[in-house]
Amino acid sequence: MKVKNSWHRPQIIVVTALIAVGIIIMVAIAVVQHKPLHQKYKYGIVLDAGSSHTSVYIYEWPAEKENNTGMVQQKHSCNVKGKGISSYSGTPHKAGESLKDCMDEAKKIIPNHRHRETPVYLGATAGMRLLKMDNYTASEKVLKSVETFLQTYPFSYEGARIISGQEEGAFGWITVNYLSDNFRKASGTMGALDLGGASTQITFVSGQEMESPDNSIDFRLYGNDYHLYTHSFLCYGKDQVLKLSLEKQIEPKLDMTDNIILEDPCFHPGYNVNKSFQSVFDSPCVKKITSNFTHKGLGEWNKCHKAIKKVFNTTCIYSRCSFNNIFQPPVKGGFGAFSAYFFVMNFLNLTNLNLDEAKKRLETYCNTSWDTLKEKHPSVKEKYLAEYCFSGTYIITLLEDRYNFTNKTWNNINFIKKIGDSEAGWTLGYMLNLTNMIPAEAPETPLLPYGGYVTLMLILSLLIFVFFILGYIFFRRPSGSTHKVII
Ligand SMILES: O=P(O)(O)OP(=O)(O)OP(=O)(O)OC[C@H]1O[C@@H](n2cnc3c(O)ncnc32)[C@H](O)[C@@H]1O
Ligand SMILES: [Ca+2]
Repeated sequence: MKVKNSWHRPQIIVVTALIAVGIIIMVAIAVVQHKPLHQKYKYGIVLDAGSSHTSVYIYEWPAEKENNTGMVQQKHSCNVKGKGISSYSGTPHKAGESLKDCMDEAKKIIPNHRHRETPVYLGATAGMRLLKMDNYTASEKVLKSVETFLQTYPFSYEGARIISGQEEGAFGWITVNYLSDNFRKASGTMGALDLGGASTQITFVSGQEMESPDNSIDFRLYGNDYHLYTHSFLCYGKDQVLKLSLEKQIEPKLDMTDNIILEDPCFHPGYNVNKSFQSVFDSPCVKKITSNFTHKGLGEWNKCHKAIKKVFNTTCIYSRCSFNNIFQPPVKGGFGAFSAYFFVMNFLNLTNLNLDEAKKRLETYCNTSWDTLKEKHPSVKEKYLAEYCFSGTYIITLLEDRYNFTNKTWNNINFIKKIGDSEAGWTLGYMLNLTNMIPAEAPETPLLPYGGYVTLMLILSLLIFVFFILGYIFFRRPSGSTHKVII
């Protein structure tokens, strides 16, 4: 006696096979449908019009994930040829045109169908703040020129303005913490140290009461409140502070009748360059000195350290100050130090040393002769090469003596250029803020990602459908017919 299984009936086999093929096709469609969501990118352009140069940054992010932290990344950056836009004060109409190569590049990189919706922001920093103080009309003309030029592109022009020092500090802090995904982690945030050509910023969460309201900024990001300390020191970027230091050293010699020889401990032995007063004392940061001078290097680190200390004013009306009567609570936690902090410390190989080792190495470096250095680094720009001893000493003095980093807390400073593929700086934070891409409250995260959800729902509905069909086949037949007995 043999029991024939009704599952072997050809109709049922065909129906089951069809359903199986159906499931496979539908799951495949769901998966494929899900994939292009990742490939649809949106773009944003920010121009960082710094005192020394302008950079154009292109950011991109998956269109569907605008409010998820860590999603916006730098796709491309372009350095505008020549100096910063503030250097066009005498020929403002040329400021806009200077951006052409980089903006043309942006047009090529961003897909055509995204051009119209891509926002473009230009933020100018300390160079333009100084020009505005020195020559308001010229600064307005320069801004107008870049505005008119940027409007000739098919992007969505969102404005060109001078950002405040507070914004510059706060957005730099947002950038480094966004890129490190610190807003969603319980581990806390890191401070931001930015050293530009004309200004420098320090920003961190201090946890202490703020004695001056100007230095305080509050943010609510992803459901957490952040109470920030921030300050931007105008004239204390690495180019302007060199002018300040030269001014301090030259002042006592001004009543000399013959050629002024400035013997500078922060420049290398053998460095001997005639400098015109117009090339040095050309900014509102320094007095208008009208004497040319011979700039002679001595290469004596200890004296250089002492000379640099003189550029800071140490009067203070608060319980504690960094310098120039600016309140600063004690530094707390880790810090990311970028821009010239990185360029200089990286060139000098000081990024992984402790404070004492860094000072020792710098002392030897400053004492190296100018000829030896030029021979050793033929491809490095002479202006940079001549100034690394000064800039390195300035960085150490600023961080140790004024911000109060100690031997112990020195190692909390990370000298960084990029986090992942994105450069550390204020531009990303600026764009995230203006496009509202960092929500105040954490978005409710669904149990499953969208694609997974679609696939699961499809499989479940197909299974229900299959069971329904099977049930129908089984129960439609009269009882007893399911198993046919063959004798
Ligand atoms: O923030 P502001 O003050 O407006 O200035 P900036 O934005 O133009 O300043 P950067 O951070 O681009 O650069 C800071 C300084 O470092 C200089 N710099 C850039 N690249 C450098 C390198 O490789 N080595 C040494 N110095 C460098 C540059 O000329 C500036 O004086
Ligand atoms: Ca800058």
